Amino acid sequence: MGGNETGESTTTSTATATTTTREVKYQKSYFDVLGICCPSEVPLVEKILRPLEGVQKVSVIVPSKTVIVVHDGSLISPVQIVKALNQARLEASIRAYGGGRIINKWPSPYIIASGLLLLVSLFKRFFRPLQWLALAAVVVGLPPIVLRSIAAIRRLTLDINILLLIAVGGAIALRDYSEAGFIVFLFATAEWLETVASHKATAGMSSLMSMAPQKAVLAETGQVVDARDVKIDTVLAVKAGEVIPIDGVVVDGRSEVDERSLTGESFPVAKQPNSQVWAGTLNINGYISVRTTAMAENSAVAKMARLVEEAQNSRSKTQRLIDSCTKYYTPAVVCLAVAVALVPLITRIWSHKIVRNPKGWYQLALVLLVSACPCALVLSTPVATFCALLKAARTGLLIKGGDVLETLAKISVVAFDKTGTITKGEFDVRELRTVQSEVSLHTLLYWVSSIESKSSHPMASALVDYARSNSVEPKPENVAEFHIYPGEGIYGKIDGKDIYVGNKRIAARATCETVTNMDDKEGGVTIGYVISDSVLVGVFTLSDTCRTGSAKAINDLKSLGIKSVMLTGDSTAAATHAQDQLEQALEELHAELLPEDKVQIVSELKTKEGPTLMVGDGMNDAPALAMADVGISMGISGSAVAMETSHITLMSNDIGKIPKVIRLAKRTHFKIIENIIFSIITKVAIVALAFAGHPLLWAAVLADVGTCLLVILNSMTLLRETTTKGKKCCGSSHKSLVKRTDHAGHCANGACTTSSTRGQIKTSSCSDKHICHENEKEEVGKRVSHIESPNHVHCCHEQVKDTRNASQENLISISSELGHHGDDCLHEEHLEKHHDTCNHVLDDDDHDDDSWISSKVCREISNGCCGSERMQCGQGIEGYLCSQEIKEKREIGGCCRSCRQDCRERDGCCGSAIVKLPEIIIE
Ligand SMILES: Nc1ncnc2c1ncn2[C@@H]1O[C@H](COP(=O)(O)OP(=O)(O)OP(=O)(O)O)[C@@H](O)[C@H]1O
Ligand SMILES: [Zn+2]
Repeated sequence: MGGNETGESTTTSTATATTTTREVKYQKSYFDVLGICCPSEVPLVEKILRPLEGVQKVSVIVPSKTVIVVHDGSLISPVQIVKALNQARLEASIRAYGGGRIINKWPSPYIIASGLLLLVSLFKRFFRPLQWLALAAVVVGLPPIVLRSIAAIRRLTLDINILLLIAVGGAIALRDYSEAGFIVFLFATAEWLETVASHKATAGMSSLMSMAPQKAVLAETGQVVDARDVKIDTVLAVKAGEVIPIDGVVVDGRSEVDERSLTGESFPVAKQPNSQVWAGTLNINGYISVRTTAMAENSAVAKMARLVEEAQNSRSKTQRLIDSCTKYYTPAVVCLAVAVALVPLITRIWSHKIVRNPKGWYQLALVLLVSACPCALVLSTPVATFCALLKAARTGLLIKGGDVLETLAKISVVAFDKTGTITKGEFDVRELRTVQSEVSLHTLLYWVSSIESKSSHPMASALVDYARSNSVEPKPENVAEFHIYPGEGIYGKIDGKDIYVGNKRIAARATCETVTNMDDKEGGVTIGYVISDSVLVGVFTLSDTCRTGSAKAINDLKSLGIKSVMLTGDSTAAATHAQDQLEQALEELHAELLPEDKVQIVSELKTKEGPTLMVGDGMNDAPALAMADVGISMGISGSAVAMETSHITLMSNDIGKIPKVIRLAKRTHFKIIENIIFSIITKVAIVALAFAGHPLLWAAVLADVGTCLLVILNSMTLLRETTTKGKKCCGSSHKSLVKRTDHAGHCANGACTTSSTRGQIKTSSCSDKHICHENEKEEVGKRVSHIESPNHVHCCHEQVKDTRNASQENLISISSELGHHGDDCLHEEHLEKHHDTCNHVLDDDDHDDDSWISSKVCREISNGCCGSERMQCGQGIEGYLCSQEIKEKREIGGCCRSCRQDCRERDGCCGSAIVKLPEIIIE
């Protein structure tokens, strides 16, 4: 292939991610290696790097042309690794942290020259000597191939470059100059196209990585520093419109943050002091100062990007099968080619006859030789998997490997945990009373809240809040002993008293006699008991509501032929209550389970029903998650243990994504099969054609590299497709403008003219306000009218996706900061006129945003606490247009705002009653 030397321009020695602590000096460096075009280069890379001193581990990810090296930084620097790779002409460069890769938009001059020469040589019919130009085309295009072949030969590996070189040599020996020229040109072009395509596929990856800006502003001094140099516990300033550079906790200020990059959900989440914020998320409208809780390279978003890439290392079953087959395929075909080439010679020696068409045999041998490269087949699985993992990551699902995806496609039953999964896990204390006259309510609240503040169970925070609202301040420091009884409750020693808080089971444990069963008195509530020194002193009741998307998710699973069951540690009454809210969507309920019971049931489901998926959030669910064929843990807010043991992490708490990811897995499975069939058929066809007397060398090369290309392109369709049909009903135009500007004020002053006019905004308007309801999305999808928008709207809304340019510093200006909202904002206007119009903005050239645009408003309208209120007050969906307007609209409408304030305590708010504020740092 032609040189893509520009890839080397990002060379800086600091561009590595140090993953280990000081004592262990191993670091992990990422390299873009453009020279990896075919899996046959993997052993080459390994052979080059493994022997180097200080290199501990090498992993090669073919689809993204990435090499990850774990090495001892003091023994070998990333620059030295790049040098070693480049000696073999692998066109390596260090990937800058957060930086996107630079790629040639145009083929190299060699390819163009080679193509032109070849074209002219086609006129040889009119002027004989022109045939030599084909030879010139070979000479021009061959050098990179020769150099890589030499590198491969030196390391005793047989790769496509060598095979191709032999084929070219053979063609020239047979005086097929045009053929030789064609092979070289085709090969170089296809490889270049492949690079471009795979770059497109990985662009999403680098956009994940580059979501977090590389600069951070110190709150104290206002000094701008490199994000990589920021230590843990540094306080940073994040202004409105800026992307948060590093994970941390808000210490001052209030704001709304768009966490789309992490959760795939783009509605604003309210942040106040003590809220966790994540690198790569966008501070929409307030000034906050953030105390960092991680190093930049260990931020959740960086981990996420790495996880997706490293997921590639865990090969799926199909991939292992293919790899082991191809191990024999290449040598076998090469041997066959040699045998065929020897046929004329052998017949002459043995039977003293001259074969009639020796050239035919040689050509056949060459075709076989070229066909010996199994690259398309080898790529068929990893590329599709890669695209699927990336797609999933963008929608807020972290999948830990291709294997998981493969199993996911076969799932036949889904087991849901109840609290925090099907339900919100946000309990309301209905009642809390004492049952002993000698214990006052105040004392009871003091005991319960002090002990509960040591627990992370969702009920705990509700009880603590309840105590506070009754002006009782918990004193966890007075709790001398503390113990958790999984599935039962908790125990603590406070002021010399043994206090147990929990369900019937813990009551039995504490009093040695069963408490009166009160479960049926009130429907659907969870009853809790407080026992002090073996005496029942208090009773409380808690209620929880189902997540808004739960019923739909379960019904979607049903339509996929998947059974849903509930496994809960909570009471039967609470379980049935949830089932009622879901309108009996679940097929089985299992209540009052201990963690080990959940494991037991999951294993039974596995044998009875087939591949089982378990969804859970709590620490108690971890064993069951591990037991299931696929375990999904809920949210960044879920327990860290659950996240660790699960195969998939749902970054947001939207379980509606579960049927979607299963669909994605099924589609991926289908794509892989397509890819495999396609690559086998083309190879077989070419070889069969050759045996049938038409040995077309150029076709063989085309079949090789061309199929690789098609396999990549076919897999990439996974990135484009939205997860549900008709999803693009309505979205908001609240989009940010990522620009590479040196002054933030630039845009804020309305001088936002530099943004590109790429892409047009299509507005789909639906006249009926109810049309946006989830169920009617499809219908809306059909009513899309395209309106060309004026340029300034781009200024408002278009996100410039050119991440390459945004590498220095990601400055994000919000449309509302432009100072001319109402008038210049097409959508705004649009909505003023039609109160209940669905507004929809689509980029025509980008993939990134399909899903997030659509989800927001639809969700709000149909689900969120705000949504309904808003509809009632006739506000439609306008609240989410330009971010500044959100506030204004709320001021006017009132309903939203108050609603938001209601939710503020526990919730991201409003639209997102669904998104809980993350509480646990992924570590
Ligand atoms: N910290 C606690 N305070 C009070 N009660 C508790 C506490 N922890 C557990 N319990 C009691 O134990 C029961 C079982 O808890 P467990 O954590 O196993 O399940 P869960 O979270 O309620 O439900 P699910 O299994 O659906 O997540 C709870 O329903 C509750 O009654
Ligand atoms: Zn190949």
